[in-house]
Amino acid sequence: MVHWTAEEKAAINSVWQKVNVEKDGHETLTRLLVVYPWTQRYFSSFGNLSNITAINGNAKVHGHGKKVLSAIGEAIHHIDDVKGFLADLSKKHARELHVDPENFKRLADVLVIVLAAKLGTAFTPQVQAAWEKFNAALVAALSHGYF
Ligand code: HEM
Repeated sequence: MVHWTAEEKAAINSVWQKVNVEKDGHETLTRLLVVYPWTQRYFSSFGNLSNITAINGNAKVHGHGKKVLSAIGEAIHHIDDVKGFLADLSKKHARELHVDPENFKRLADVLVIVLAAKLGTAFTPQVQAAWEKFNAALVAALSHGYF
């Protein structure tokens, strides 16, 4: 069980209040697919991902980015039990989607970059530290169903 201080929870919520799940989700998933191109193999049903323009304009990437960030937002609402909350989603990624769990860390890292660019000076070292702790909990929770 992860312990969260009131300051950490406040920092994580302050970040999330500024997030636009549609726009920032789109940017996060686009960056994942461009920066780590081998992640494209999981999204073969999404159609054309052959270059950055195609990825950026792909409606399924857009829709899925929103879905992923919405799930992260829900996990923040369940911050005292992220592992329990994400248990089914973890099993789905492990047993149905066969996603290499290393990729959860990559997505979480890309999201930090999107947030830092968006928040600018508001993304202070303390806020980043709280966010990285949440990321670690998120990645651990999503990886849990693999074992
Ligand atoms: C790190 C945070 C992640 C979260 C919160 C997340 C969340 C989700 C959610 C909510 C769904 C929809 C599940 C459903 O329809 O029941 C989903 C589906 C999926 N996810 Fe993830 N995901 C994450 C990371 C990844 C990564 C890193 C990959 C691959 C590189 C991936 C690949 C997929 C695929 C292929 C689907 C099915 C897409 C479709 O056909 O519609 N996910 N994910």
